[in-house]
Amino acid sequence: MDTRLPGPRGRSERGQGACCLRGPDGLHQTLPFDKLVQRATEEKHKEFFISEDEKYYLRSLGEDPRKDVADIRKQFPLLEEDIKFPKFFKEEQFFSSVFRISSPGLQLWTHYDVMDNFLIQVTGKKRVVLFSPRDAQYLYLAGTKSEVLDIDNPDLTKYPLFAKARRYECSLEAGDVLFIPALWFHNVISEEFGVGVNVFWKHLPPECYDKTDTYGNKDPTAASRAAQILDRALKTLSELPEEYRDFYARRMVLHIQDRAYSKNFE
Ligand SMILES: O=C(O)CCC(=O)C(=O)O
Ligand SMILES: [Fe+2]
Repeated sequence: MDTRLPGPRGRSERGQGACCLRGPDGLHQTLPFDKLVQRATEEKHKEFFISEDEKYYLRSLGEDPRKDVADIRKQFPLLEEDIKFPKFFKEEQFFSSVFRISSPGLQLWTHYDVMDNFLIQVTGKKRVVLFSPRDAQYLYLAGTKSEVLDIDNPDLTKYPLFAKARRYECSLEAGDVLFIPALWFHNVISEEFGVGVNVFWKHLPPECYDKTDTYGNKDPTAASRAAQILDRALKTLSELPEEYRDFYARRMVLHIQDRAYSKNFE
């Protein structure tokens, strides 16, 4: 599974009108678009790849998924006329627009994206749980996603700090638009077969973003560079015996808190 993608992976291949699916075994399968939609509407399938209750998810990608970002207006030109994005940002801030189709019961793990986002629900009901970026310390992050998968019944022995995370919950129905600010964590359950679109846009100056990012979830380049430098600092600290390493590491944490934490959030 491509760890940069929240949830199961689906790829639209415009030329063939087919969707490419990657199962947990890493194998690729393709389905014509209409079949994918059909299967996504079903709770139980007569035809399936792995199990009769498997779930389907389309997350559209760009023409060349490694280089191009998704733009529903380009990959699904028939829909272009139907789509009007709310005018909350300038044309040049536009990053991508992603077509999302999901089976009932499909849940996407808690993750953050680095762009501001309008999640637009076209049909179906969806529950969205949000967590503030300030609660990152309680979410057991691995990259951009949380290790706590079952947020409704979390294993608090394994993830005790999760109990401190404050959840904001909302329900999206056809016609609803949710603003998900950059860095806000979100966990999404499709309660019904759902069709939606989301639009990501840049609110930082364009040079802050990673140019190789096609999903809107690679950290700003300054953040990635700082993380690399920190890794080097940690390697250097490990040259010291434990007692000294601990002492200097704690001093470095205090230094970071003093110099880099925002005073506005205290
Ligand atoms: O609603 C979905 O299927 C996923 C939403 C999401 O992760 C996003 O818009 O960034
Ligand atoms: Fe997301």
